[in-house]
Amino acid sequence: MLNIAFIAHDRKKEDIVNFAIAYEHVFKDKRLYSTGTTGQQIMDNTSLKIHRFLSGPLGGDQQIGALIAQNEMDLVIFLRDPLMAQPHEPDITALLRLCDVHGIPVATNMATAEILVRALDRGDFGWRELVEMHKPGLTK
Ligand SMILES: O=C(CO)COP(=O)(O)O
Repeated sequence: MLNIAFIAHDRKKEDIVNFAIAYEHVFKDKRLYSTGTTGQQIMDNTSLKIHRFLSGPLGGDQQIGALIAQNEMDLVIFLRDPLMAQPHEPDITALLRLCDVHGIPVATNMATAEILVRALDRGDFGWRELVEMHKPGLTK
């Protein structure tokens, strides 16, 4: 089963909730994770079940980063606020860096999120299962 993470900064929370509502049919049979407040708001407005980590500023981005490092995340939807500085900017940079290190599809805006989720719905993420089957050791 594919694993998906939802993360959104405060001024993008409404967008991610609307996105989760629109694609609830795609997300409902996936394993879902989120940072604390984002996941709460999505669960309050959909019937999706989400494993919530800590809120971003308290370490939630790093917790999701740990799953990425273990190759246990297949898609990250991270609606960032590009117009407001965040106190935990280093954590955000670290999470996005890990997506690049491990080749994990990551959307940082709604337009990309839309394209990735449609691809997911079409079955284009089959290659992730191949990656899983041929997973190398975790040590470098
Ligand atoms: O700050 C965040 C991501 O960097 C999101 O955290 P919350 O979902 O707890 O608001």
